[in-house]
Amino acid sequence: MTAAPADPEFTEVAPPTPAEFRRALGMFATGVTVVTGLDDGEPVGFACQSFASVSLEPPLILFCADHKGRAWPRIRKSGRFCVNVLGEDQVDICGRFGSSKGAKFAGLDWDLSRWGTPALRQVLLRVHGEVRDVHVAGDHDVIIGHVRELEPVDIEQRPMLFFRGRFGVDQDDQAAALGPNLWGWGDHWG
Ligand SMILES: Cc1cc2nc3c(=O)[nH]c(=O)nc-3n(C[C@H](O)[C@H](O)[C@H](O)COP(=O)(O)OP(=O)(O)OC[C@H]3O[C@@H](n4cnc5c(N)ncnc54)[C@H](O)[C@@H]3O)c2cc1C
Ligand SMILES: NC(=O)c1ccc[n+]([C@@H]2O[C@H](COP(=O)([O-])OP(=O)(O)OC[C@H]3O[C@@H](n4cnc5c(N)ncnc54)[C@H](O)[C@@H]3O)[C@@H](O)[C@H]2O)c1
Repeated sequence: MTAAPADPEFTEVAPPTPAEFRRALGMFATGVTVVTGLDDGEPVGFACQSFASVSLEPPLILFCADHKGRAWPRIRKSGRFCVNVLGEDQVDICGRFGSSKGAKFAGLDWDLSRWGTPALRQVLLRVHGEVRDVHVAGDHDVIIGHVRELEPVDIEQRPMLFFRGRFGVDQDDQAAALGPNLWGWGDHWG
């Protein structure tokens, strides 16, 4: 259902292109996680910023997974996941799990959690859970997870932040380049 605009002068505007969508939504700063699972004894995982708390009673979280990704179908099959919340210094981990290039776990030290999922080291927090519901939304699945255990790890460190497609919020160079043109900042946008 589409609500009728109240303003009689209202005129339609073109919907955002994918590039505009990413530029705009990139202004909503988030933390970064790596969602992991174990499928047939093999660890899988992907970098994920679309993580949020949903409900206290029962304890539920959500994350969104692109239909094109190869880790999520395997995590879904196993039914269990671990959300590893990254610290500020774990840029290499984010790069490893946020790219299709290279084997994500090759040469990486990790532990098997007591839930049977891959636990990454030196993270801020691990959220252990089970897949409860999966909702198809456009080109992603929205996964509702039932939290079974919260495991604080290295809680003194600062969090990894993802803002405007880059890490951290100290991006004076980009802010200065922004000027009055919403779509004009930074090299990142090509
Ligand atoms: C900061 C950050 C936040 C992110 N947040 C999210 C998020 O919230 N949700 C989300 O879904 N993704 C997110 N991503 C993207 C996601 O982490 C990457 O796409 C990651 O590579 C997915 O891993 P995967 O193992 O699931 O899929 P991959 O196997 O890495 O596949 C990713 C893409 O590459 C293609 N591909 C892989 N291998 C080949 C091959 N050999 N030949 C042809 N094509 C291939 C796949 O078809 C797919 O389109 C984020 C990335 C970053 C950096
Ligand atoms: N939710 C996601 O699936 C998601 C989020 C961030 C990055 N990524 C992917 O990781 C790769 C590296 O990202 P980047 O550094 O260029 O980030 P980016 O500059 O594209 O990200 C800016 C913002 O756009 C949104 N976004 C980006 N890709 C999206 C997607 N496929 N679906 C829904 N929202 C999306 C997110 O809100 C993100 O904060 C790209 O392929 C990007 O598509 C995916």
